[in-house]
Amino acid sequence: MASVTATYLVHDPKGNFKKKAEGIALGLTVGSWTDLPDLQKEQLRNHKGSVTEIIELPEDARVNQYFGSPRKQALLKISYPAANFSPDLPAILTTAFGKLSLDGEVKLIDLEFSEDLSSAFPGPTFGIDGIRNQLGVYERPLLMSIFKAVIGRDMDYFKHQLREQALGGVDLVKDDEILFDNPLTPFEERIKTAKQVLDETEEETGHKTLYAVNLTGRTFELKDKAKRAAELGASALLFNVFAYGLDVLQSLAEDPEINLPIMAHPAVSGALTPSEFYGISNRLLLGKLLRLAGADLVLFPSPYGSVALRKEDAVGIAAELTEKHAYWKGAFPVPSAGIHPGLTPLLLQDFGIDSIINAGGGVHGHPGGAVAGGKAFRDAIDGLLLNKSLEQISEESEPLKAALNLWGGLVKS
Ligand SMILES: CSCCC(=O)C(=O)COP(=O)(O)O
Ligand SMILES: [Mg+2]
Repeated sequence: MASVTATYLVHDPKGNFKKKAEGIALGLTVGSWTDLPDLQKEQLRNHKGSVTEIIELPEDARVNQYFGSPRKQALLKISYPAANFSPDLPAILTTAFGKLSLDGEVKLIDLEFSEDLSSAFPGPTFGIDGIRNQLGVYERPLLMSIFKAVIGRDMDYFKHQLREQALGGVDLVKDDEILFDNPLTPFEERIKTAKQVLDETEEETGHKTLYAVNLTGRTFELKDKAKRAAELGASALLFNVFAYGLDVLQSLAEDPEINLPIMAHPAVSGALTPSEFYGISNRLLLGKLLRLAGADLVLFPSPYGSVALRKEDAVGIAAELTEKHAYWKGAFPVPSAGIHPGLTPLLLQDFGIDSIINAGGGVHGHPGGAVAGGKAFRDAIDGLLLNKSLEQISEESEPLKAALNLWGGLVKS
């Protein structure tokens, strides 16, 4: 039977988890059960939530300290029949974690979709392979950089920054998520200018660079704006999905007239994920749900930059995005925030080749400017893939040496 199975982390002083789990399973589906007459039980049987597993976890001193008294903890698995909801994320999230999200310390860890329900979701349209095909780059992590300090600047500045980043050898350049439509750098102008600049740099160097424009504005205007972006030659869309909703992302991904890779930004997701006791796990929200809703690339805080996630969470997100799946293409993990070339070995070790190294300040803040900033990363990536150490690479790469001296790494000058 088609269903969604939710896994919750719960705490209880007495460890009465069976009662708690039954209460959730019934409360979120048919309500009371044991007191119903047999005929009504029969009618409601296909709608009743069922407890499929209870996994008791070891007691944890930190947890007891948080609550101020001893607590037992467990993972509860509860299955909700698809007969109760339409096959869309708003209905599924409201069923599995609607009212329940407000009911004390309960964290939603995972949602497992039965196979027929999985097939109702699009997954990435382009995915890792589609983006690699656009760039013609297959054997290394991609390099992305971010426009920085563009607010209050005009199109000349935008043009200059874009050209520098592309000449540095980056594969993708994205708008910063805080750049909205504005008179100095309007949406359509950015797309047209970017196309012209990137065509020129490709002509000069042979290296192709994609530009992801920030798709912003009122929800019901987004589709028209995205179609216009596609007509004008944008190569990808950046989207602040958690300011809008996962279903908005899905609608954009499913529209054949838009047909551009979508890069999901994690802005606002930190309001839902960081607590150990409340909210939604990073792995589920930024990994599985973004992939099934159609994100082709997903940004999330790396474990070692300026806005860090726990390593287990960051690696878990990447696993959800890239694991083989019967219906969904893989999406690119983009560990981000405070990334500089000295972190390249860690990024490669933890996220592998099918990931994107993404830096704003780590490219623009290079002492030699953004061209050198891009080259420092590219040299680091290429050298590490030849099994050289950063120190060895920096002996042949002035840009990398300067970056490591500024931000740290393995080299002393
Ligand atoms: C928190 S993940 C998104 C990172 C981001 O939006 C960004 O602008 C990172 O910039 P940085 O200068 O830290 O590379
Ligand atoms: Mg940003």
